[in-house]
Amino acid sequence: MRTAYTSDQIRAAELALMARLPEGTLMGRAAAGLAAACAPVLAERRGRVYGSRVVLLVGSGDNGGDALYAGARLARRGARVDAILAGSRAHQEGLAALRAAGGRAVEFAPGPARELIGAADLVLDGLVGIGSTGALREPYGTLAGFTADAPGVVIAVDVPSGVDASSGRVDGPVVRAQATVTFGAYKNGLLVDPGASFCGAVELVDIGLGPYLPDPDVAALTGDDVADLLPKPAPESDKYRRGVIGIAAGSDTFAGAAVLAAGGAVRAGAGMVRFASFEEPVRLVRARWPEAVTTVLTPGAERPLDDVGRVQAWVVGPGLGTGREAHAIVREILATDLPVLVDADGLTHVAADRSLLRRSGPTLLTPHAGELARLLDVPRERIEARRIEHARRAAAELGATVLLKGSTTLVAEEDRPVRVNSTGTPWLATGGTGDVLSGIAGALLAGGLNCYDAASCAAYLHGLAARIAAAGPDRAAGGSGPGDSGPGGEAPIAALDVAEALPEAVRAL
Ligand SMILES: NC(=O)C1=CN([C@@H]2O[C@H](COP(=O)(O)OP(=O)(O)OC[C@H]3O[C@@H](n4cnc5c(N)ncnc54)[C@H](OP(=O)(O)O)[C@@H]3O)[C@@H](O)[C@H]2O)[C@@H](O)CC1
Ligand SMILES: Nc1ncnc2c1ncn2[C@@H]1O[C@H](COP(=O)(O)OP(=O)(O)O)[C@@H](O)[C@H]1O
Ligand SMILES: [K+]
Repeated sequence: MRTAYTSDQIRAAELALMARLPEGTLMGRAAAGLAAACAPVLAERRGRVYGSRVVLLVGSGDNGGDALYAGARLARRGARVDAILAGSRAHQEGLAALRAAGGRAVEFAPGPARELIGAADLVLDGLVGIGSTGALREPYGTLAGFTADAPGVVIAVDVPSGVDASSGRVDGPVVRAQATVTFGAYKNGLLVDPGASFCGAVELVDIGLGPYLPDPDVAALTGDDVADLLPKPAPESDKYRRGVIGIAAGSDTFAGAAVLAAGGAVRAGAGMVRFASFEEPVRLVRARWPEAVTTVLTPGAERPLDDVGRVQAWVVGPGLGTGREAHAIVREILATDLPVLVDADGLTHVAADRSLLRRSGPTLLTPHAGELARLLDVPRERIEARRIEHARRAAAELGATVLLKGSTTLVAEEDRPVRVNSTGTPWLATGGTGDVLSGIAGALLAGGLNCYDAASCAAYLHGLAARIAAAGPDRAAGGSGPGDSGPGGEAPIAALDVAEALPEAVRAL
């Protein structure tokens, strides 16, 4: 499990640790780790550190102090190091160390700053770290802008300046780093978008904070965690014990969603898929997934699901429609005490009538930002800017587990760390992939996982399967770390390709 924390949590842990150590120890450890991470970058560009050019962007706080001390270390190894001092003050001991090592420091001025950055092999962003508040002020914003055109490598110190460490919010100018060297522990904003997309590869430097950290605010499952959680068949298994998932999806207008949701469930290892819907989606599902047991629902029936047979969990909503008949199906499923995943059109019914969510069984809602906007009556942009906050709020207000889809997917449940998943690829941004996700999560619910684990394992497998599908059969992609989510070397995928790649994703765990 990778864990992450808010700025306040990190600061409290640092204070507790610092109280037991001589002054400056932690910054010393941070700067040593930072310089160690920079040296190979310079060696790769220049053959060695000696003679390379490094520019430090230095703010007024300790983040600038880290950059100055790391710069001093690189200067001692023969790099030409120039610090651009952007704040009203700079870390005095750090500055003295840099000068003593032969580095130089100048106050910010636009022309010279642009020139220095333009000639640097490496730019270290030490403008602000966890002490940042609000959008970057001037001249920090201008400097962040200059880094966008930097020909050298940009490495962020602790957090890319402009990314809010606690929330991942980006509100104005921001440094886009190729790598981020972070100290003590991951910060939420390094794992959650939009912040995560500015971090590049994240390297964690141990400064001894571990024993002082509280329960995490955010957590990310690793492949090993998912492998441990996934239900596996045993000799005594049969299809019923492995879990029967009921899926109510599709309509005569949106029949394809049914095939995709059913495909996600079949390929994610459901013991059995019972599919119940209108005539056209049932016909399509039968044709594509003969292993599903299908039922055509009687329009207008008082209890439309009576003939479906027993299931251990339900998925309701993808492509189901927003009309009266669909409403009756959603209502009847939510009236059971089984685990129910509500997606897509199902969410529209729930947004119009929240009382549907007053139920005895567990509920998993799987909105994208637009759907969550309707559920919470909050503008979509606000949700996208503050994803952790809104996923949490939805879980609390709606009394459900909430999986918020997006480039990084969040799973929120009351009193638990928000789980973040970044195994996906931007190629997932194509119609129907969300329907596949609902089928996967449904199969895991039916297999006995609780909503929180089913949702986070499903997001992990869905993202990994998409990468594998996009990379092609000969290049199974395993990368799943933050900042490791670019589409390089990958090709377009269709939603059904994601379902088909699920077995490979499970094998790759
Ligand atoms: N604590 C520890 O043990 C360790 C901490 N470590 C390091 O310290 C970092 C935290 O240092 P920190 O607390 O000094 O805050 P930091 O992020 O440098 O910035 C604060 C200053 O920036 C300014 N400012 C704020 N917002 C701004 C904005 N939007 N736009 C422009 N300016 C803004 C504001 O200054 P002002 O404007 O008031 O002059 C404020 O005072 C942490 O990320 C890690 O790198 C490591 O060495 C390991 C040990
Ligand atoms: N840029 C992106 N990077 C990674 N994953 C993405 C990106 N955009 C969308 N996704 C994922 O693709 C899926 C889209 O689901 P959804 O929005 O419900 O679309 P649909 O309704 O067409 O199926 C979600 O799992 C989401 O997390
Ligand atoms: K920074």
